[in-house]
Amino acid sequence: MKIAVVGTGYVGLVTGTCFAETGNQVTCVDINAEKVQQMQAGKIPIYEPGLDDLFQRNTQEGRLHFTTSLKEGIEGAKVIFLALPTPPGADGSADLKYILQVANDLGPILSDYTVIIDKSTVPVGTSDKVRAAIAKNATVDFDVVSNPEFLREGVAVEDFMKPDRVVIGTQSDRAKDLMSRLYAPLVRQGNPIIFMDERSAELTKYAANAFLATKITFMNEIANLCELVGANVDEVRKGIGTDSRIGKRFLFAGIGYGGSCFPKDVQALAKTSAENDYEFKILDSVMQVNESQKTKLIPHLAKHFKGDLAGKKIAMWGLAFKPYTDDIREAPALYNIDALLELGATVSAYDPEAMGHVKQLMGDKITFTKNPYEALENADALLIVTEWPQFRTPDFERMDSLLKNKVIFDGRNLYELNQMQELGYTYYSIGRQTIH
Ligand SMILES: NC(=O)c1ccc[n+]([C@@H]2O[C@H](COP(=O)([O-])OP(=O)(O)OC[C@H]3O[C@@H](n4cnc5c(N)ncnc54)[C@H](O)[C@@H]3O)[C@@H](O)[C@H]2O)c1
Ligand SMILES: O=c1ccn([C@@H]2O[C@H](COP(=O)(O)OP(=O)(O)O[C@H]3O[C@H](CO)[C@@H](O)[C@H](O)[C@H]3O)[C@@H](O)[C@H]2O)c(=O)[nH]1
Repeated sequence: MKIAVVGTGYVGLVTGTCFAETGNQVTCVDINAEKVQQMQAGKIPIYEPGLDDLFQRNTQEGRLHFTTSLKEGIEGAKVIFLALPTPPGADGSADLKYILQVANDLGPILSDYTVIIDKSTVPVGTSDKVRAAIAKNATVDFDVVSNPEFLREGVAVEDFMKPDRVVIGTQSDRAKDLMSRLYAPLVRQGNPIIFMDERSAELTKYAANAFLATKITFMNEIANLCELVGANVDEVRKGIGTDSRIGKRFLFAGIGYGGSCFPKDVQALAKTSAENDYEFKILDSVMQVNESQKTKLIPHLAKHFKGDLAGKKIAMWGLAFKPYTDDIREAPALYNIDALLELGATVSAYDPEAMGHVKQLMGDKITFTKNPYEALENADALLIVTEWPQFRTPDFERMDSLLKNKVIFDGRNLYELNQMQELGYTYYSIGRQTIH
């Protein structure tokens, strides 16, 4: 099938590449000319494990193309995916300007029946707005379908190729048929395509993200309580996660959720609720708790250094909002850097993938190192922010020789308490007793 993908970011590029991999002819359209040039030259603009191999194969075999021209990109396409940004507007609601702009542009250039698919995360009712924007100038039949995306960054290719489910919101049999054919290779493992109306599909995406953000936040609150009552959140997690009604995943306490999705989507769902005169109380609490959770270790750090962080050098391991990505959108690291600099500390940071992006944002405000150990040289303490696997079993002897003090603040609970005790560290973590 010939398909077009408009917007070639994390979602668009993965969508386009994976559909090329299943044999379709795909053209990706992006307004960012530099990005398009880069992709035409065979280079992917994001770090996403496994994506490069598929990208190279499909571009070389002529199934995956890139252009800045919407008209050229959609020529002959039976389906057009919109994978455009929906950032929070000033009031917290999702800003639809990118989507509606492209919808407006599409109307006059559709030349045959086409299915236009909202893959972006969009508020309930957006498919009606997209339909109306296209209809203003369209001369052919078309359908607008809501097909939210559930991939996670870092495992995006795997999530896309083997989805737990595919949600498709449409009431058109013609669109259903096309979508079923397109997704058939991805749902062979028996995972379902779930058809529903457009509004339910749009809300399903927000409900999924808000539920997961709530699950994490609930565990963060349990962790905070654990610290007060002398319990260990990792034991509690195992204790409840084995109950199949609760499930093992997304129960890891830490210094809050970040990324380009949970923070903005929880906020947007709260906004949709408010617009409909419904006070979604849990969501307000989730946002509040997550806000303070992100810098939860800073007061411990300040207290450890007797209220005076001025001139202290803090080594930071991890900057990305989670491992296996270079994405720093809403990364807890950024909030911790700001808080530390505000208190007069200096920061020397290492991240395997995300340093370039932080450097672009912060310039020389902090220093970046070539490896995790260099960050520790003469540092007063180590703060762990992202759970990259290489931080899990470090060379503690080497660390001892570099750090000024044997003290670790661990926002991701990477180490066992007894191990830290044996190694003679002062060790602060989340939802567990401090080791002195
Ligand atoms: N990142 C994720 O993990 C993820 C997962 C599921 C859903 N989503 C949702 O998918 C949507 C896209 O997210 P993303 O992370 O891929 O965004 P992104 O910012 O990485 O990419 C968006 C791309 O769209 C391009 N663009 C902007 N305006 C354009 C236009 N008029 N024409 C063509 N291209 C244009 C930008 O240049 C950019 O390359 C959002 O609604 C997001 O909430 C994201
Ligand atoms: O037990 C956990 C799991 C995650 N997190 C944090 O939660 C955030 C989000 O993690 P994750 O969900 O793995 O990453 P995303 O790539 O943001 O993916 C989420 O957001 C996407 C965009 O909407 C959805 O498509 C995915 O289904 C949804 O998981 C990160 O800061 C994690 O550190 C925790 O603190 N504890």
